[in-house]
Amino acid sequence: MAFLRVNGVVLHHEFRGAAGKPMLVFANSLGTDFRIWNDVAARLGGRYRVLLYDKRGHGLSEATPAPYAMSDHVKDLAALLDHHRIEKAAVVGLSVGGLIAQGLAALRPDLVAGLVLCDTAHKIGTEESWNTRIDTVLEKGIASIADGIMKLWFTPAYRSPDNADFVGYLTMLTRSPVQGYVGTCAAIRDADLTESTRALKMPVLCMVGDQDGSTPPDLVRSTAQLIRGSEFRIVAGAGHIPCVEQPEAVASLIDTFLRDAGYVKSSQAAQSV
Ligand SMILES: O=C(O)CC1=CCC(=O)O1
Repeated sequence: MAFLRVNGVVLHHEFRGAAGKPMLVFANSLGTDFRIWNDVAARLGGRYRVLLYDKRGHGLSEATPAPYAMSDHVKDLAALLDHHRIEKAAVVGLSVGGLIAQGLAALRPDLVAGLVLCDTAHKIGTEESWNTRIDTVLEKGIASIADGIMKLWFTPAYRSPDNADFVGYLTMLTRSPVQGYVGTCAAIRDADLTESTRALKMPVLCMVGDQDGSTPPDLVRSTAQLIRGSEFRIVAGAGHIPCVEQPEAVASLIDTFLRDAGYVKSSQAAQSV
């Protein structure tokens, strides 16, 4: 566990996995922290050097006052990588984390060897839907929307009060800092990455849970169709957060994609963070 001030904000982050192996960076979704990647990172840590971080306003990272811009999140991640002298990484992003990953690939293609875009799109939601959510959270708190959000995140089978993991992720959401949450809602509202994502040149895998209620398969497919040569996969038995519900399938898709893209062999010797 480490803290670092970059770009005017303190970011919480952690390196795991094997030193000297290819870098794999994970970016999490709205209302979650980097622990959503624990089960995937554990499966990949023997073959990759893993960097997990909490974006601003989430987890143990500082919650600067709302609103945020997507460029704030993108520049934070670029600064974190630059600080640690990471010259090349495969970047895995879930939902808003996928928007951050797309933004980083457009701003700093030198840093990004490949992208894994999970349950995300070039544009998520509408101005109206995000403004309604921001107003509701400011007025009534995050707990007031939590039941509805859980239906987007997880399948009916997972959403049982008897499932301790489900209760844990519900708690993760409701304990999110309000400024971080609504600040990031504003960043998503204002982000339309259609043109910059269309221009991406690196290998890209898009994946989505078959029961994702937030960025459904057809939306994620439309993002994959924007990017020449990208791959598209559907993860069975998952909602919006397949890394929690189906970590084995997600880890296997990431590993196979990065091996097929030649990332594992070509960069193995290059990074020793
Ligand atoms: O609405 C949600 O919580 C799902 C979501 C949309 C963007 C994101 O990061 O998560």
